[in-house]
Amino acid sequence: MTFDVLNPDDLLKVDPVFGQLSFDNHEQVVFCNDKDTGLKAIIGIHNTVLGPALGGVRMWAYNSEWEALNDTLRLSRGMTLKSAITGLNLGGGQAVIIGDAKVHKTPDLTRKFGEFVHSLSGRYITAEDVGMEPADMDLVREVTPYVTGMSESKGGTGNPTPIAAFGVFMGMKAAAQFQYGSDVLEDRHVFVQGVGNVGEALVENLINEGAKVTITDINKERLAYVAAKYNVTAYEGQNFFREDMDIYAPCALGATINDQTIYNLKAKIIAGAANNQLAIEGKHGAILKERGIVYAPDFLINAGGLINVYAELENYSRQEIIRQTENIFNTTLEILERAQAKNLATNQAAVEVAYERILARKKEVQEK
Ligand SMILES: NC(=O)c1ccc[n+]([C@@H]2O[C@H](COP(=O)([O-])OP(=O)(O)OC[C@H]3O[C@@H](n4cnc5c(N)ncnc54)[C@H](O)[C@@H]3O)[C@@H](O)[C@H]2O)c1
Repeated sequence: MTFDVLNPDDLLKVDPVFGQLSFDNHEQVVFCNDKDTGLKAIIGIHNTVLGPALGGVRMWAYNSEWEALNDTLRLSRGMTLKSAITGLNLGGGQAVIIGDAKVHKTPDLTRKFGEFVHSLSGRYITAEDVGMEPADMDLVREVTPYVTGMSESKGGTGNPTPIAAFGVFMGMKAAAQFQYGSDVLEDRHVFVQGVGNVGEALVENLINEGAKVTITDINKERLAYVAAKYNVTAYEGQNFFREDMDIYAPCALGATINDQTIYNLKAKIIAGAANNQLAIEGKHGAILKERGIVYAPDFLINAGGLINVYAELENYSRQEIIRQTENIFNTTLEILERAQAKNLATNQAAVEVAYERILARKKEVQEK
């Protein structure tokens, strides 16, 4: 215990939570700390109008608590939008655990996180995200029912990444239909950044379609492995934005479309799995529109993983999961056409549709 933490002069002179731009009307933010296991986690519950806030838990070695909080808030809001636009009866939430999963993740830490989830009585339902796996969700399930994405042997739908990748593929095809008048990706040059779980599965879909694929990853072993497995070109380094490509598929972390990259990008389509691809949504969405680059909104086309875990709550069949994920093609095309008709950036049109659904539900409840 320390006794000098209350000195008001030591507080930072900025509003740390409510004052953050990314706070965007969050309903609740929970800071979780456990000395024994070393757990430091943040749970963000953005909106529960459509249902309980479902969103993954990400374990990452953030450079600071600010970065971790900002990531929580942005991802949590993204989940609200994702559920709403996909037509699921779920709200939006997200958790992050601060630490390197390879070094700091232990069964006790994971279970302790589950106990914090349980303390929220179902307002937040967790799932796997970067740094976590179905086996971790099995541990969380030992202490709370408010978890999805467990292993198939534990009654879960297992690894959601093939479905997530299939949804991204559908969204990419819809963007091609809009940009080129054909959804066929044969001979299109697709540059995939990040060939982890989703990136690799996306590469497989693209190869099967006959696309020309280049991949990059900061993990050199992974890059070499995926390049050899699918016989695709490997690009080493981070300066690929000026490279010739038709489609850029960000499948690593967020904010890769930013002030440094946006004017260099040669692609005519951006469609990938990463969450929060635009560093500054309003600004960068508008620049992409001006530059004639079709941006398939991330939260719309990467919803396959969410559809997959939602099936655990609703007892959907595999067929229904695939049908709903395939429908990402139609929704994406509708959003791109709406954006064009209303002269909006595509991300703005998608946010508009998501909030229309939330507001309609709110009104319905208020009128009851
Ligand atoms: N897994 C899902 O079901 C799912 C669903 C929706 C969205 N997403 C999002 O998609 C993205 C990828 O998810 P995943 O499950 O494949 O994660 P992952 O950790 O398996 O893969 C991410 C890959 O990106 C690489 N990487 C990280 N930074 C990079 C950089 N700067 N340049 C190049 N490569 C980089 C990593 O080395 C890793 O191989 C994440 O943003 C995740 O939030 C995942």
